[in-house]
Amino acid sequence: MKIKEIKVFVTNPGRNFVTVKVITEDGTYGLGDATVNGRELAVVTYLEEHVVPCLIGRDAHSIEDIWQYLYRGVYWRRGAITMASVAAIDMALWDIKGKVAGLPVYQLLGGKCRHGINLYAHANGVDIDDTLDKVQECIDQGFKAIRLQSAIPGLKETYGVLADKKDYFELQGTRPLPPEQEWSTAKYFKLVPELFKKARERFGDDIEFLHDVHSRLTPIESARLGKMLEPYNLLFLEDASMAENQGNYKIIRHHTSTPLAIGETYNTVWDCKDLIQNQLIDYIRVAATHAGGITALKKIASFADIYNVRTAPHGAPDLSPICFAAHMHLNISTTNFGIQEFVGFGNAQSQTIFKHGMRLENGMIMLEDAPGLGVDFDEKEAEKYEYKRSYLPVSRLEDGTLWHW
Ligand SMILES: O=NC(=O)[C@@H](O)[C@H](O)[C@H](O)CO
Ligand SMILES: [Co+2]
Repeated sequence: MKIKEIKVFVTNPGRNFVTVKVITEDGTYGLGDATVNGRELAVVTYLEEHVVPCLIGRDAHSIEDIWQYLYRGVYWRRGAITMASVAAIDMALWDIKGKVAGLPVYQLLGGKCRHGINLYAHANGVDIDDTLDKVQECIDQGFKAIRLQSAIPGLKETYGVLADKKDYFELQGTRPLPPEQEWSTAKYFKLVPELFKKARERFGDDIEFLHDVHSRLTPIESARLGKMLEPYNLLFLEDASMAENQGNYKIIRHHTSTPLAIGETYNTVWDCKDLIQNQLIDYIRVAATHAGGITALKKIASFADIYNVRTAPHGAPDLSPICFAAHMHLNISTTNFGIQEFVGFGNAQSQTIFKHGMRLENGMIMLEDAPGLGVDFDEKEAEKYEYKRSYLPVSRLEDGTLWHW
């Protein structure tokens, strides 16, 4: 089944998405997500200029060989741009294989281990009370696990929340330059333990709470925060410290029993191998788009299973519904799946472009049995929303030092 054509699309229905369409000689096509927030065109060029020419004429069924060809076959391995390109091709080939077999991709990955996929939703507030009101909204929508993020008194903006009550996610597609947000670890420490104390007082113990530090603390600060949060029994504390130094987590792990999660910025198993095999984390959060696709995530999950590490795939709005669908097929067929981040299926415009049958039911995703990944891409609709350069924010300490966003 030869690959005849590969098309790459960039569309901005409120934020940029990069979509790959692999078309075989008999017209069967598969879709993949190649979105790297703020660097989208780098991936487009990598694909069109350096990947597509090598794949035309190859057998679309040879998923493993093509993965190795794109990974080992390039001297400059790893990195967000390279691995998003490998990932998008990989997702598209799994999509094709499912369509040819007439089976949903999860059936090719071993079939269902569970009837539905547990999610965690986001509660982002401008202060503690607003955040707790957002938690109540999530509970009313049926979510059993909720990530709490609050603006920090005294700081203009911070991760996940903008002072004008708009969640930064909604503004993601309209940032011609990186907005500069403030950070103060001292102010953050005054807020977070209080946030979870109040949350437990108001909602009790039966709801799962999570929190994302977004890599802003040094290891000993993360250790301190982890200890302070132990009474509130978080499902996990995410990105407690910067991801590049896996050694950071030896320090954190030594001091706290708060479960730790990391991985949304990782591109290969090598980025997290030591964390997993030394059991320094409890959840690995790699995303199909950023860590090499379904083939790679399946291998990372199997490796993690040996060390009691569960998966909690990244599910931010900068991943398209194609990536989200790939996660659903992985999550439903992976024994050590833990939980899936969910921030909705995108705005109304993006839902005219990415069409799928995934259903949200009582805080879970129920997968229908469409062959392949079960998502379609409307090229005509996509053309209506031109690419617009847009960036993620950057973070500075109050003295101006550039910090981890
Ligand atoms: O856990 N989720 C996250 O940290 C995300 O919301 C990231 O900030 C965005 O994907 C960056 O584009
Ligand atoms: Co995160």
